[in-house]
Amino acid sequence: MRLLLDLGNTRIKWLLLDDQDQPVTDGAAAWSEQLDDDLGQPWLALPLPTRIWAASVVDGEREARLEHLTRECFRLKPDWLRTPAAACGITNGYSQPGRLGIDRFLAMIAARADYPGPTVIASIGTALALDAIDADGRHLGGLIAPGPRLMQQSVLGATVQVRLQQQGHLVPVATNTEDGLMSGAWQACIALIERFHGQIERQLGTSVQLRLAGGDAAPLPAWLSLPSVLRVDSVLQGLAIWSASLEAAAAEAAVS
Ligand SMILES: Nc1ncnc2c1ncn2[C@@H]1O[C@H](COP(=O)(O)OP(=O)(O)O)[C@@H](O)[C@H]1O
Ligand SMILES: CC(C)(COP(=O)(O)O)[C@@H](O)C(=O)NCCC(=O)O
Repeated sequence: MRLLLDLGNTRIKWLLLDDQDQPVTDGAAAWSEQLDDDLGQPWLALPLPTRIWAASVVDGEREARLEHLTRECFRLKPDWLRTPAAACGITNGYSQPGRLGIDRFLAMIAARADYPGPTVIASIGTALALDAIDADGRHLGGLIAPGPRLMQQSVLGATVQVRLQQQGHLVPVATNTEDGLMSGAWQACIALIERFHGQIERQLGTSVQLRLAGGDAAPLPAWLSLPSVLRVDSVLQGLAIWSASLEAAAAEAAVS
């Protein structure tokens, strides 16, 4: 059994896989004071994993906090995966490959496993991360922008009169502050995704699949003017694929 951990800037997502790589159970918890309870309670009820694989875009302090918790719950520490130059059919396009967020690399692995053609991956989490891969799995690069929640928080933090008296809604054209703030943020993300996708289609001269990932991806398909594939859990999916291939390679090396 493998436990997979995705440490994002807002939340930790986890997934337990059985020995046939089938999902057993999963969960998520926000970074907060009660994180140890939010993760520890469900984890103490799990069957013991034989290995823990983790991907992180947070700091060493938060990684150490997770490591302490996995030792307490499972007597195991995670194997931390770091962004490689190439793995599982994806070639990292960064001039300094290690600086690409591992969540973005894993989402590309997942995308390629599902579809072998050129793809744009839009990951909508704390940040909006955009990445493009061509038909050979070469990462062409990407963009980083604030995610829709961060955009709204930044406007609230930097203004006086933008204040919320009720829940906003995503609408085409807003006639109140709440809807204006929410719709402006979401539509900015939608417009950037469409612009980036169009740019990559022109660059490659072919049609490109659009894949949506991340905790805030679900509302987007209804608003986009192009078809998309929704896989919110792409990072964990990529982590499952890469960790399985690392375990298989290690087992083969042990036999020979
Ligand atoms: N069950 C949930 N609890 C908290 N946030 C959720 C949940 N489901 C979706 N979200 C959304 O997911 C967003 C974070 O997305 P996520 O991909 O987890 O980000 P990150 O990887 O940056 O931590 C939050 O802003 C929130 O709007
Ligand atoms: C772009 C990100 C902040 C997205 O993180 P997330 O919103 O999923 O928490 C993360 O992938 C990251 O910290 N990347 C490092 C810089 C880069 O990818 O260029």
